[in-house]
Amino acid sequence: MSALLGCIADDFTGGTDLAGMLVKAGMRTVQMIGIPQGPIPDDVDAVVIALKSRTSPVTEAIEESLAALRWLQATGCRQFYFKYCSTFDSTPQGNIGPVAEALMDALGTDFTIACPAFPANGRSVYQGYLFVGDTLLSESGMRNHPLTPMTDPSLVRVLQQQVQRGVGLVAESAVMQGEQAIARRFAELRKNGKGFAIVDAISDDDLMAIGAACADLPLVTGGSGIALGLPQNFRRQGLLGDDAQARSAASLPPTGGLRAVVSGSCSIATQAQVEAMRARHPAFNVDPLRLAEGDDVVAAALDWAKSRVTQEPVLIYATAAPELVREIQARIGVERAGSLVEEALASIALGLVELGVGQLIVAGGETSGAVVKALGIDGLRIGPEIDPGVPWTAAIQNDPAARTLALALKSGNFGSEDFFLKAWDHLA
Ligand SMILES: Nc1ncnc2c1ncn2[C@@H]1O[C@H](COP(=O)(O)OP(=O)(O)O)[C@@H](O)[C@H]1O
Ligand SMILES: O=C(O)[C@@H](O)C(=O)COP(=O)(O)O
Repeated sequence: MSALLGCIADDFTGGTDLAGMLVKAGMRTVQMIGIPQGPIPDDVDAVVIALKSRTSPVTEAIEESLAALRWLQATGCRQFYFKYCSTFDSTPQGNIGPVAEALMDALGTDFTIACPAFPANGRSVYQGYLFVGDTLLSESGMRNHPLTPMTDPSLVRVLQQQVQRGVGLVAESAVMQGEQAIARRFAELRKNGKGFAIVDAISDDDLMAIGAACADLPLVTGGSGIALGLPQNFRRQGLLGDDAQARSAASLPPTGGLRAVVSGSCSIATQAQVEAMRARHPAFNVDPLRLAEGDDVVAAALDWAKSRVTQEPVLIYATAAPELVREIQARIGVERAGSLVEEALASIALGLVELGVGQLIVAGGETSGAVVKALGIDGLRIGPEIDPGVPWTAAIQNDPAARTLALALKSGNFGSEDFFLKAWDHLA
């Protein structure tokens, strides 16, 4: 049987977050890195194609997303999912809105939802305003994000700036009444010519009701939370079996090898995780200004790591506080700082694997994208969850000579303070 749900994620950590959620909700899921070039496992209910399109130029993001959609359509998927960040990471140019509209056009549909809520990770939407924990998005650490600073918490306003179609709201007062009330509100918005509904959600019960109301939408857009409510639709139609099968798939073969963390995320959660790891294990700082001067920081980092990584887990990080990031960006430019750090960390990750690292944590969405591409990984099998939204995965590599590699791609703002210390305990 072919996959039921075809997903396009705008970054790699987001892809594993979504794939992990689908596995938890009972769908056998594989995450592919970019559009698959070869065959994919045939015993899957959902396919997540992870792109690195969150911050790429709009036209590129659209082109890649449409190519991914065509691939998913060709494999026979019945419903499609566009996954973006639970903090709605984007700029006034996009890429969330323009990509969603291009997917709608390609699927011939005039209506979809946009719901980044992920209550288990503190992302809730109320009256169309996005909260991170008890703080409005615009007052959270996201206001200082190096690439996509989020300074407006109103999702209706933010999305409306990015799209041609009208954006409306399905408020919590309707969501809490359940599937039928939500579906009625969808119909009302549609009648009023709206193409998008921002949907409030403050609990997993809300996500389940929203999922049920989306059963007939060709396209759903959101964070990973909304995925919780979709498998039940396929189950109701008799298309999806017992979820025990999927849950048992969330175990990985034993992986050995040395342990390392590579961090390019400057998010608040990562900053605390870096501090916690620095207090216990050796750590090497990658300085973007040295990279800009042309110093061979990659060689220095690997030379530093060589003797230490055989003894204990090591951390190599560019993570810095917002004031320092701003200073660096002012000196060498936002994009240049981002790409220099990403390229350096990707080369370092490759070097670490060559040194024998077999269990690697990467922090940061853009950073993970760069690392996974450098490692030449084709796909990821989803394993046990470390913290909500972050599972261990096993790299699928078409190269038969490649060694088994366990990877955890950690979204910047996910995970507890001791994430880098405790993650290893979840591996066999
Ligand atoms: N010290 C630094 N100064 C400037 N930019 C940095 C620094 N450290 C990391 N970056 C860049 O910031 C961006 C962080 O994005 P990302 O990896 O997606 O993390 P997150 O998941 O926290 O958003 C990357 O492009 C990274 O290269
Ligand atoms: O939805 C989320 O928050 C994550 O899955 C995600 O996409 C995070 O992106 P990064 O913070 O860039 O890792």
